[in-house]
Amino acid sequence: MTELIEQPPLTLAAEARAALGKRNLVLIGLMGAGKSAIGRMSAQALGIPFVDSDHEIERVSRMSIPDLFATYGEAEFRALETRVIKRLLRSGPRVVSTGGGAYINENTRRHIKRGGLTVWLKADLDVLWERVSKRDTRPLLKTENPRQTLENLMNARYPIYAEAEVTVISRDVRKETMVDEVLAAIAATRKI
Ligand SMILES: Nc1ncnc2c1ncn2[C@@H]1O[C@H](COP(=O)(O)OP(=O)(O)OP(=O)(O)O)[C@@H](O)[C@H]1O
Ligand SMILES: O=C(O)C1=C[C@@H](O)[C@@H](O)[C@H](O)C1
Ligand SMILES: [Mg+2]
Repeated sequence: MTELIEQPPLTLAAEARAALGKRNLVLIGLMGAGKSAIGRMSAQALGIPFVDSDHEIERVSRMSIPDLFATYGEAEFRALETRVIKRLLRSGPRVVSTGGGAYINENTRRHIKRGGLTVWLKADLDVLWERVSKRDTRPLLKTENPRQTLENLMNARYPIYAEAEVTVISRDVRKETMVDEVLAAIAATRKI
């Protein structure tokens, strides 16, 4: 007689991990969307390494991002960002949190699309502004009207971020809630 052994249900993290397989999880979105914070916590839940492209760029260049922009300009920064992200994607699975402009660069976007499952953390202007206005370290927001600049970036970038496989609305809820929503969205990609 064969005995039917019931399997316990998989946890959300285990379901998401299974759906991810060997792919990287790549977080994209505007400054302040929570890519670094939610990315780190998601990696912990999934039991895979976490890397942040902005931090990695600062590590390899031994310069801060504002200094890189000031010394070499945005075009050079983007070229370095492409190279760093291409390398970070090489050994998955990992969670790779990207800088806000990474996915907007055509070259970088091509590598990201090849290298992982992309999740867009989409937030509205008030949420982003509330978060980014606390620190003035973002070179692109050093303008006369940084809130308007942020809105302009939203208008220009949101149609491109929308190419991500998965979108999760980033808002003022507990970070743990955001992580659960990211994991649920990843798990759901296997059920479609
Ligand atoms: N759900 C949340 N609730 C409250 N605060 C949050 C939430 N998610 C992120 N934050 C906070 O908002 C700030 C910006 O988040 P974070 O640095 O992760 O954004 P980011 O998308 O990585 O931005 P950047 O592109 O500038 O690196 C941080 O102080 C972070 O702790
Ligand atoms: O939105 C952007 O273009 C940027 C976001 C940050 O993460 C940094 O990568 C840099 O400040 C540029
Ligand atoms: Mg970040």
